[in-house]
Amino acid sequence: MILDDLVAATTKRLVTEKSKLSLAALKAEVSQLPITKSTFAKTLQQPGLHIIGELKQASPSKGQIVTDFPYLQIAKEYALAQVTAISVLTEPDYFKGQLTYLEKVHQVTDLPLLRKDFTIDPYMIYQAKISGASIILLIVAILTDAQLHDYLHLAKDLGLDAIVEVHDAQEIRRALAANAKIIGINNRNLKDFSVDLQHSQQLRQLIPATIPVIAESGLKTPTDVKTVYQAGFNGVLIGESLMRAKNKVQLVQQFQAVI
Ligand SMILES: O=C(O)c1ccccc1NCC(=O)[C@H](O)[C@H](O)COP(=O)(O)O
Repeated sequence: MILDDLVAATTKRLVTEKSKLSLAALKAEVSQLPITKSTFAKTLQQPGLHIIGELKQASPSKGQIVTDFPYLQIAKEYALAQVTAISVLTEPDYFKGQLTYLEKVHQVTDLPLLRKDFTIDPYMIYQAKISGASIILLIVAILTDAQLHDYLHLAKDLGLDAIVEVHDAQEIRRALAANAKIIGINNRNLKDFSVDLQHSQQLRQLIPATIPVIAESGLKTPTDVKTVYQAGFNGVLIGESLMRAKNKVQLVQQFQAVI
């Protein structure tokens, strides 16, 4: 399964990264930063549909999505279009992401930034903080209950929000037991990459209305966005269709216009 490959690649990458900067040194750097509590979970509870625009060049399901990747320009377009947050892929092997993209985007916008990666180690949460993220992604399928619990606490201590990503009812139970404050339901089946909006609509009903929920993956058209909004989702995470759009501001506006 692709998640196993992603975890293996991330484990390998972390060995190199830790050899360049130890966890102790990274923590020392982070300790110099102000801790301002992220308000992203609260923002998602405001009425309306919250759009998270993603910056990514490639993905396992689609391969190379774009060859031209002026990510700072795109981040500015997302800000102009008034997205609620920007998701920045930092995974290099399958998504062609980089941590430096996050750092640079942080320099050009005050919008909340999601470090989109496969968090498997506290080191990555400290990295997210130092690189300007205010949100991290925790994928239930690749974490033990103890890791999920500890990483949620570490994120909170660093003033970060966490989107806890689930794919099925059992993972929802684990996310709720860990006291997740934001849940992301991934519409994409990571075994065969098929997308099923109906499946995620059913899963939405298993989550209390007090917890904001984001629909992730495979949303391409205003109709798709309207479908998940009407099913009670608070936000949408949209990557590929925005990356391929010539006029990204216009497409975000079309998504916003569905409500
Ligand atoms: O997109 C993939 O191929 C993928 C494969 C394995 C793990 C994660 C994957 N995608 C990460 C994402 O969550 C998406 O980048 C995000 O939801 C946006 O999806 P899309 O709008 O379909 O680009």
